[in-house]
Amino acid sequence: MSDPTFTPTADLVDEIGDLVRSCDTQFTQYGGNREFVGRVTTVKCFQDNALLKSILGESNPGGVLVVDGAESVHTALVGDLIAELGRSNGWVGIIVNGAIRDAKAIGEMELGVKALGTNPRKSTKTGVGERDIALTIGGETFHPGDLVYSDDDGIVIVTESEAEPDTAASDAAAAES
Ligand SMILES: O=C([O-])CC(=O)C(=O)O
Repeated sequence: MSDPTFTPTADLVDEIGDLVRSCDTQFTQYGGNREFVGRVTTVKCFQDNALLKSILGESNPGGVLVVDGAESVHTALVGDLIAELGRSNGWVGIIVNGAIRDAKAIGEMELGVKALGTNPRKSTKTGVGERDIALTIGGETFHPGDLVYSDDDGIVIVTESEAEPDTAASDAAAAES
């Protein structure tokens, strides 16, 4: 698979139109890279970050980890060590539906990081959680393997089989007639 090229999310909305899948959650930008595109891996975990740490320990060039922390900002799911682990394994972004810490250091990293907020309190490390599942965040569903485009305006999700929605829709209409 060729590397996807970053496209501004507003341009994607203009191209895709009403079918666009734009996440409504108002994330804050924390990473040193404010614009990124990559392929989604998912993990769901509540105030426990051992599973997400083990995932970011896997080599995944161009990967974006979408973490559903159930909107809890009581503990940080990602800090500078975990973020650096991901960056060094080729991940280009981490989107956290929860909190991070070490925001200053993360802001200096060549990595995209979005989260709801910050909390210096640590998460537990039992490994409880689920990976590679569909996650619905901000009214849109992130599936493993989707492409996500992220910038200052928001996050747009594209499933590659949907890449030409107009053609697919007209093929379906033709088949029905
Ligand atoms: O270990 C943690 O819970 C998070 C952290 O501080 C780091 O990644 O640096």
